[in-house]
Amino acid sequence: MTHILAIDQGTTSSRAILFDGDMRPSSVAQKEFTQHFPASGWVEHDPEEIWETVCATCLEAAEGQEVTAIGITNQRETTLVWDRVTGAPIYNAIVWQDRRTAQTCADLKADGHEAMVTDRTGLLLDPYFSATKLAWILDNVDGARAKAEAGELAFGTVDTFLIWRLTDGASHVTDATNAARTMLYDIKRGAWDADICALLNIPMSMLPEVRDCASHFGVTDLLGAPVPILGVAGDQQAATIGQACFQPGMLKSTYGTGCFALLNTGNVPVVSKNRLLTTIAYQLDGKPTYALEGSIFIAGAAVQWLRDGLGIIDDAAETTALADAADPEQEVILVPAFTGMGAPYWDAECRGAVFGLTRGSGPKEFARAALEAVGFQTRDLLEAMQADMGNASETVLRVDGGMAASDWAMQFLADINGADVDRPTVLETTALGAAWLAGMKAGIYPDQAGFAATWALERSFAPQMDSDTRTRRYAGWKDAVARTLSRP
Ligand SMILES: Nc1ncnc2c1ncn2[C@@H]1O[C@H](COP(=O)(O)OP(=O)(O)O)[C@@H](O)[C@H]1O
Ligand SMILES: O=P(O)(O)OC[C@H](O)CO
Repeated sequence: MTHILAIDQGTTSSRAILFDGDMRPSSVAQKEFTQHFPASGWVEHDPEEIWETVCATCLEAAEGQEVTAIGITNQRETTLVWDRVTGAPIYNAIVWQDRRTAQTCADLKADGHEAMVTDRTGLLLDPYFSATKLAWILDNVDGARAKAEAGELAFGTVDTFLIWRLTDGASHVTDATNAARTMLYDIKRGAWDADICALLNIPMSMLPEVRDCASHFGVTDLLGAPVPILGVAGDQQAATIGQACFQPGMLKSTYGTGCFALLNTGNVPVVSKNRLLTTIAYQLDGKPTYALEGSIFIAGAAVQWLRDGLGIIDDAAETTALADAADPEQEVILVPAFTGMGAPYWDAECRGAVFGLTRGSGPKEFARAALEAVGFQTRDLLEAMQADMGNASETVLRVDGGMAASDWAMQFLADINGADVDRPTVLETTALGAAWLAGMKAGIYPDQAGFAATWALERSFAPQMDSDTRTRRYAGWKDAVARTLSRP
């Protein structure tokens, strides 16, 4: 029987999911890997650990099965540079959360470059994106710049690095959604931007070729026989596809390490007046579909902090019982700005804070605050989207990602937004999106409309909070954020 293998290379783990001919997941393998925090606000991954966990999970998930094609989806923006001859990275992967280039971005803004960068890339001048991370590597690794100028080094986001390795260096490629997150790609022209590369002193010879999300990216022998890689999309875009948000106005929000809400805006790149990003949702048959994106850096990562930092839980699912038992009289608010704040604040310098602590505050109130922080931050994004789009956005939010498994968090999300939250039967929408791209290209999965018809609701959460409480609680959050930001 034919299968599609989806590689989902995320921030905290690599997953491989085998989908059968009916697009049902039939086998899953997952491996967590090490997070390196070499300095405050720095986050790195070992590229070899990424590679090893991807290989191991692919071999485990696909064992004994026939694989027709591979789809890849990945943590976005994370930046790698490697030697074209040896394939060896010259530095660790600098992760999307990493803030080391905050000063570079501040200087570029002070010099008046942000308007041009935003106009071309749809992004803001923030360390989140790949461009300044790549420039940092060239400026800080011994001999890197000379080698780059001599054409000896290749740059890539994680998809590009994996494809390079999977094809033994035969393919140096990416897709339009990943390119759109580098801050080096003109999303309207569909081309790398020479002016931004010149501004950051990045040789364009380092950049990969950009393709549609469903196209031929190369062939790999990893599974023992040649298998084509036919689908690639950044993980948030893959989730948008997996949630079948194909119509303008459709909206999804994914709760993994961070939270990313994408609103399909059709074939028009909408310019946000409220500090959201304009990005490519997917590109098929040479035609980009655009999205407005709200990016929050810490969602499930706050739950991980309860586990690994505070040691008050052993497992993420324990937060539900704790939150249920929390004192209703206390209103402890956690602003999880562990690596600064993303949309709509874009404050790289601020750090996390907790408000409203009393002598009686403990693990239960911290757990509830971590789950509520996700709802509050999502409301920030949805308010910005509403302000940009008016009534052109839907009021139903389709959710997915590991943390969407939390009924407690999803109910609070519906409550604080005053809007329905729909959770599909398949929570692995990211992998499903990548699998669909590859399976559709291979001709074994349905077209866009046929795929959209397969989306199925598992549970809908309707708001239960009264509107006075909603208003008061959200005002409390806004006040806490105002006191956390590094600048007014
Ligand atoms: N039942 C749960 N309640 C709250 N948070 C959860 C629950 N299950 C998983 N999470 C959180 O979801 C995140 C994992 O989601 P996942 O989509 O795998 O993330 P990523 O792709 O970023 O690695 C973790 O941060 C974890 O703490
Ligand atoms: O690994 P995730 O699922 O948290 O996603 C990371 C995003 O792609 C960062 O932009």
